[in-house]
Formats: sequence, C-alpha cells, structure tokens
Amino acid sequence: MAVRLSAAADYEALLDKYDTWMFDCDGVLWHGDRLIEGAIEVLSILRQRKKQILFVTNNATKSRKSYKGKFDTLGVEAHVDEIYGSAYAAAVYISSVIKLPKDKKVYVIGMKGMEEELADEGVSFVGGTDPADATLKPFSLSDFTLDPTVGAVVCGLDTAINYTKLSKAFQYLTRNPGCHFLATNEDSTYPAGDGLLPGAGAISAPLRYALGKDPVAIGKPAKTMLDCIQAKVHYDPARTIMVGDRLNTDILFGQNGGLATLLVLTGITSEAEITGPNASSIVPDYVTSSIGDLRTVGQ
Ligand SMILES: O=C(O)[C@H](O)[C@H](O)COP(=O)(O)O
Repeated sequence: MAVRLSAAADYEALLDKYDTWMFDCDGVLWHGDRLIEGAIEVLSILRQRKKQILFVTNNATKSRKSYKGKFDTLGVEAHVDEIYGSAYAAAVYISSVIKLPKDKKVYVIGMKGMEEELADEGVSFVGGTDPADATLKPFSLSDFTLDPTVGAVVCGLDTAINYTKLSKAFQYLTRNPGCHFLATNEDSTYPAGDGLLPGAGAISAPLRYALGKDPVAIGKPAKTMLDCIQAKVHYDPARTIMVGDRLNTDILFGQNGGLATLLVLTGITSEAEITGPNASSIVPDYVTSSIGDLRTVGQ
C-alpha cells in the first residue's frame, strides 16, 4: 500500500531518509517547456540539504549536453553529469554492451540527441535527421541501396517519423544478418503542454508489428539505464528515491533497481490507477500530488 504524503513532517522525513534523488523529467519537472509549479524551489531545497540529484529521462530527442541547455533555459540548476537520458544509455549500450564493431553502423530512427550521443561514443550511424530519409515520396525498394555495414537499428522518439524510415529500418532488420533491434524506450505516450503525445513506444510499434518481434528496450524500466548511472555515479540504493509520474517506467525502474519510489500525479498516472478496483499492480512506496508539495519543508 503506498503511503500518501500530505503533512510537512511527511516530506521532512523523506528528506532525512534519502540522500540521492533521481527525477524523471516529463510529467514531474515539466510538461514540454512549462515548468511544474514548485519544481525549482524543491530542487533548490534538496541542493541546500546537500542531496545528490540525478535526472533520469526516457526522452531520447536530446543528448545530455542539449538537455543541459533545456534546464538552463527553464532556469533549473543542472549539471551534465547529473543528466541521464535514454539516448545516452542506448549509445553506451551499443558501444560497451553490444560492442558494435567499429566498421559497423547504426541506422537511427530518432532525432539530434540520439545522433549526438552516438557520435560521442564513437559509433557511426546513418538515417536519423538525414534529409534523404525525410522525403515523403513513396518508398520504393528499387531506389533503396542496402548498406551491409548496418549492424543495429535504434528506434527512439522521432517527431519526423515516416514510411521511408520504417521501411529502411525493416530492410536492415530483415536482410542484414544479426542486425540488432533496439528501442531507446517504450513509453506509449508522454505529457506535452496541455495534453498527451504518442511516445517512443508508438514509434517502434509499426516495426515490432511488421517484424513480429520486440526490440531490446534500453530506457526505464530496464536496468540498462541504471547500469549506465552506476558506471558513472556512486549512490546507495537503500538511501535513494526515484521520483516519477509513470508506473510502468519510472516506478518499475526504481523497484527493479532496489530504490524507494515516489509517484507524483502531475503526469501520466491518474488517481484511478493507484486506487479502486482497476488499480495497477505496480505500487509506489509514496504518492504525492506534485513535486511542488515538498516546498512545505523548512528551507
Ligand atoms: O520518448 C518518449 O516517449 C518521451 O520522451 C518520454 O516518455 C519522456 O520521458 P521521461 O522524461 O518521462 O522519462
């Protein structure tokens, strides 16, 4: 049963209990480019209390460096080595887990952030934001030249997705022997501004349906993301809390990593999913309405 936080003493107790605070971004700290009320103040209180802060996002559209730019624009203090995105995790997975040979490339369905993280890991890639793949003319196999050096396809959120990209990815995954099928994350939707938009999971869905197989998913809730963080940062799981808005990614990620979990109701998960007859089997340790509620603790 989740503990519903409400009194200042509840939040004060959480601050005493946990030294490392991992924050999801979309739906917890902001919606699109709109900060959630109180987010800046709470992060400032945590820093004043000398807490370790990490940002753990499934959004693969930005690299760690470009995410730092978003934090700066929004006036949120953040340092690049505190930011862990699924594009970074996917690039590390390809270079350090799969150990894709240097003469092999990755076909990218995704945006600049994925390309920047692959480049930072020294991984060659094609596709992505290449204008040649942005064409909206009907895809024809006779116009397509298979690149035999493509050894992996990585699929992330791509707001310029089209039939050409899906068809090229399908060719590589069915005609290049041993070609890896990877997804940065599998979020079905994400909160943007005043509503929801299809997430990365909705981008890879056509490929998994056409192929009849699932990709290896890198982001939350997979432990791969936590492995990337543990390779860079020391933290004590017993004194670490994951703050998220989605049960099947953020909260499950925390549980898979042996972390405490705090669900906020400013993003994807609604009250009906945690109480009543249709409540999810994924039960967070704590629930509060918004991250802004923690402002009630003394500065
Ligand atoms: O890829 C997506 O679907 C979205 O960018 C993702 O859902 C947002 O990631 P979050 O910051 O909530 O982990």
